[in-house]
Amino acid sequence: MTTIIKNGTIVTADRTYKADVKVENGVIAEIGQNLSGGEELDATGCYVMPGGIDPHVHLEMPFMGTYSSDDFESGTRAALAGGTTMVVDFCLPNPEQSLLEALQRWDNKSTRANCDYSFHMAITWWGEQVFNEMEDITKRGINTFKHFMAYKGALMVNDDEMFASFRRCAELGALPLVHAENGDVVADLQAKLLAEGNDGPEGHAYSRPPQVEGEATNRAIMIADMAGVPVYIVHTSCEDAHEAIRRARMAGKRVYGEPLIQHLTLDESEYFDKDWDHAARRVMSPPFRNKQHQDSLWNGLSSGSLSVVATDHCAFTTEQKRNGVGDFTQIPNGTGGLEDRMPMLWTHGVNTGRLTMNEFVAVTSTNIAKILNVYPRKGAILEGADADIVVWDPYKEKTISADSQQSAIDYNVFEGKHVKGLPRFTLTRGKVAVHDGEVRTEEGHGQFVERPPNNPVNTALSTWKELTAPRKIERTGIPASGV
Ligand SMILES: NC(=O)NCCC(=O)O
Ligand SMILES: [Zn+2]
Ligand SMILES: [Zn+2]
Repeated sequence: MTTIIKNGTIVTADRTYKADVKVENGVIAEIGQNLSGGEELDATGCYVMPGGIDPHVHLEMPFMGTYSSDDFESGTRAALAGGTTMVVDFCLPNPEQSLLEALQRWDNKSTRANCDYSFHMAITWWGEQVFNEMEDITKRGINTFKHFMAYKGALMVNDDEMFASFRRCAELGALPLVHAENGDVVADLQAKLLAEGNDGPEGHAYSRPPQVEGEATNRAIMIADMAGVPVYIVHTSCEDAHEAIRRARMAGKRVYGEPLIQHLTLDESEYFDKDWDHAARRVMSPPFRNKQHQDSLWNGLSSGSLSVVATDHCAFTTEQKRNGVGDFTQIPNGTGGLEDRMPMLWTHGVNTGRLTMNEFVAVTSTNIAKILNVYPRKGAILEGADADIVVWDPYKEKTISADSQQSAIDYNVFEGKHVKGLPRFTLTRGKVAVHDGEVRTEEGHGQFVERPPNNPVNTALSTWKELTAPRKIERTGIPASGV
């Protein structure tokens, strides 16, 4: 099956130029002028870009006594509708559960995916078995391990466990990911707020001020530095965390920060809405912040101190959110965003001049492909790369509405937002999944993407750490012991 994308302008992380793209057997076969010989997709007036990669989603996630409502079918359908062609979900072992056994469950769930996907493995407990199985997991093509510094009594790990796991990551050439919030402080603040009768959704935001994130981000970075491993901080939401990342990068540490489209475009006033449902639907961790924090995140993207824009798509229905009526700590944490990430970032980033088109491609696709060690198979418009492509129409507009979304939930946190810039076509390994705005996904088309360890950044850091490691001083003429 041959497809030619005709008359478009190719936009990659580092170049913008006019050319046609020939797709054969799921990969980019040729890039050139006046290509012909297959089904043609008209890209006149459009930008031909690498499909988005969302490295942070939770599909059918078991969490807070329920499951997030988008599964691998609806979640990846939403992704493709918005121009995202690969997602990375988090495999979460139960306490004491084998990592391999947990992975089997995630393998079963993901067979319905419409686009390619991969997994991060969460380290939810620590012991010899976990230490050993981390190697098996990397052999299965998973080179990232997630650590939660929050969710005390559930997913949270302590500093000693995190340090041990980070050191294991360093040995295996893997990358630790961190949810950086001080879980002990959050738990105390939650209890205090509830005791004072502050039980509404705004209590969620009050219990997770920027300081809990700034402190934990700095701690994770320093622990990673001592373990000799790069570190990736998920859902960076505030200046306090960004500042820690920026400072570390300036000091030569290998640290990545990942803001979410929600934190870039929605603010804390959502929690002060008089409508309980409105506020609760927006409960996620970390919570939305004020405009100063938003500016900091945008500046981080344009200056390069923040690397990736994700969604942390973890969608709960209104009914599920109502588990927390009378106690905000029981509101399932999470919001959706998979379908809206690319159009919202284009509208608020490229159309406003905060980002160039090339920066847009970098932060939605290419940077994370490199970090995950799948570049240039993913994240590139190059001959030989997978044909995960979005043909982006910068003039196509819509108003976001739950009524027309792919996600399974009954609302959208971006409801009523107007976006300009949408996919005309989305291709997932050559298959046209969005055709002139019409969704034509194929359940089960998605494949697991293996990600080898030993990213060049890991190797460089290990080399440097070995070169600069403390060494015993060999001495002659050591004086006799005083005893
Ligand atoms: N972010 C959030 O509130 N829910 C999903 C789980 C997580 O990433 O912390
Ligand atoms: Zn998190
Ligand atoms: Zn998450």
